Amino acid sequence: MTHQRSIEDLRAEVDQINRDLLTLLSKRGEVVAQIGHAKTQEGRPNHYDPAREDKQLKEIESLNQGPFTSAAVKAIFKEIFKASLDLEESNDKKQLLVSRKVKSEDTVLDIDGVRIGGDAPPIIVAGPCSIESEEQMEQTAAFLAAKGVKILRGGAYKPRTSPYGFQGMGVDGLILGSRVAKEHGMLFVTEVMDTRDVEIVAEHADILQVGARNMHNFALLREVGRSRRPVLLKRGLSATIEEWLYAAEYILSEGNNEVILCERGIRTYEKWTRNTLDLSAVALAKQETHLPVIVDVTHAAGRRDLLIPLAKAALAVGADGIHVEVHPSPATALSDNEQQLDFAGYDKFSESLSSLLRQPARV
Ligand SMILES: C=C(O[C@@H]1C=C(C(=O)O)C=C[C@H]1O)C(=O)O
Repeated sequence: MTHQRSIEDLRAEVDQINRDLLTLLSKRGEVVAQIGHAKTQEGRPNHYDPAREDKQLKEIESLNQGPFTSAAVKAIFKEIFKASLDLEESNDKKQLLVSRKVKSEDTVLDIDGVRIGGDAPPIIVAGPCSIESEEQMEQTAAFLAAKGVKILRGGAYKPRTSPYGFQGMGVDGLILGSRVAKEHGMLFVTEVMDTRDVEIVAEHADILQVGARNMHNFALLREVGRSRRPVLLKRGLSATIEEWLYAAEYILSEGNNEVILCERGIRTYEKWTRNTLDLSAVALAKQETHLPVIVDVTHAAGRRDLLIPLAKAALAVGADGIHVEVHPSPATALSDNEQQLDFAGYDKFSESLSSLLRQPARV
């Protein structure tokens, strides 16, 4: 009988090989990091070098004598290249202004005494989808102010899917919304869709909203970045978290640090909800950035019966506030009449959340 080594003995050898591989990997990582640094100093915008990777893979393939197939060995080395590139880039890529690596403490906005983010209790942003009439705004603001809501929303410029849908009251809506908010001691947030309107909207609004459909409008992002108003930045319909945070970076890079991120659901294959609320995006945005993050539950679900559970979930993952649409008579609203809450609905909604709204978000 040939002598057979025991499994234990063989495993001890594998353990030693692992240690040797790790030592070599770490050594490789250090060299690669130096290459990355040199590339940054040379001002090379791209660290990824597919031709160099290809050359290495070809050499590895020609040297491979088994027992692993060349495909298997190449896949392993491709993973090593990927990790090396990540290492290079995380060491050397420009640190984003939105990142917690640049600013570790939470950004807390203080807009005329209304605090948002950090240790402030979660805020509610509420109001109708569109500003429609004096009576509608007056009734809504009076009701919400009496319930302690500090931020009134209402759209004067509406990004409607159809060009024939109600497009909003424009400047008249801005004037009306800001006056009514002021009369009730509230802040006024409204959407701006066009770079040409930033100045006039900033004149009337306390917070500028960049809507989901405009999250990729880089000219608009730069323009609101130059205005001195806080910005509520909604996540795009199909935007990745990275794209959303880069959109915020556009605003910060122009010198405006007062950005509130707003997750509003993303487009998926799901049909029972209008959008799919991405709670991991909320948790990640809180973790990766120092900015306040709120959740628009109205658009996230597109249906009233999910607003309470989704708002609870949002607060549980650390949201700094909830955005919800409220209308005196949702059935006759000029937009979004499927999803806005009436006053009784809002009462039920806020009562269900009352204990969560008293405490700052803690995860
Ligand atoms: C280290 C480099 O940067 C990246 C990482 C590589 C690697 O790990 O070998 C190869 C090419 C680049 O994608 C390099 O350019 O040499």
